[in-house]
Amino acid sequence: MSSTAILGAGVMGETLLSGLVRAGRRVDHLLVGEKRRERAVELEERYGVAVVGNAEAAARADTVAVVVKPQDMGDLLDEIAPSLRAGQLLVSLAAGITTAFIESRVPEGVAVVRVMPNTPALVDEGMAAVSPGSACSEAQLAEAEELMASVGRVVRIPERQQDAVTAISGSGPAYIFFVVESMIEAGVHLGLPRATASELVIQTLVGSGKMLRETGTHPTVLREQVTSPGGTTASALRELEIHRVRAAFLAAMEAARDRSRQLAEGS
Ligand SMILES: NC(=O)C1=CN([C@@H]2O[C@H](COP(=O)(O)OP(=O)(O)OC[C@H]3O[C@@H](n4cnc5c(N)ncnc54)[C@H](O)[C@@H]3O)[C@@H](O)[C@H]2O)C=CC1
Ligand SMILES: O=C(O)[C@@H]1CCC=N1
Repeated sequence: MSSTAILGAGVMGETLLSGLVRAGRRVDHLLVGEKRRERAVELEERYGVAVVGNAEAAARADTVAVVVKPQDMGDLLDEIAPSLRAGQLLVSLAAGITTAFIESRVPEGVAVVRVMPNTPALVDEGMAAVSPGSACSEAQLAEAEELMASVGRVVRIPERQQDAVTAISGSGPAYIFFVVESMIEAGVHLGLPRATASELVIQTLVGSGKMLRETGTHPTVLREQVTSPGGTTASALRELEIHRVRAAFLAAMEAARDRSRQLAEGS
């Protein structure tokens, strides 16, 4: 079986690591590179995984997943480049960073795949979008897809769509949690105990998500089914329109897309 190295084991690196372990990947086929010593010790204790230097991990693994902040990517690639060889697969999970940027810093023949994952991967409900670089074979792209499929769904997209995907599904969980927080606070304002408000909102979210997935019905139709003429929902939705919530979502996601583009330029 092939070995995988995860370089950078913060929120997303650990999410991938834990998913691979849950999916039955043998721990002795996994390697981690992590700069913070206390974090490295934590991961060794939690998963029994070997945490080694980045260069060693990159040299020993068939697939190298780089999961550091976009701003740290240049230094990390410069550090591991001498250890990489043609034929290896390098999977980047960093927002904004292009395959062309990575290819310019690693040896020729290293196959690069750009991935935008999201944190629900922690519960095997992730959404990942993958795009191949210029030296990536179909088999190597399939391998990257398989890596991400161990923690959720995967779609293939042209790389030019990656900044938009980052704005929608990469950052998406944060918008949903923001809505959940807002609804719980509203429930508390309306006099509900916090625990009751939390349970009501979370189950409403999970139930609505399940309905979208399982019925395949368009969200507009599902919303209309809840909106009785002259009823409570119509009153609430009118307020959301008055407060320009739909426009705010559009502006927010355009800002996220633009920020992803800026990260590619190193700012
Ligand atoms: N958190 C999220 O929801 C998502 C994050 N991403 C991407 O994943 C990447 C990582 O993000 P997070 O996990 O949230 O950040 P994080 O800050 O939690 O984790 C980054 C980890 O990399 C380590 N690190 C930094 N430089 C290193 C080096 N040279 N060698 C080894 N380890 C090093 C840090 O100590 C830290 O543990 C980013 O590029 C981000 O754009 C993508 C989609 C979603
Ligand atoms: O906020 C960020 O930059 C990262 C990328 C997508 C989600 N988190």
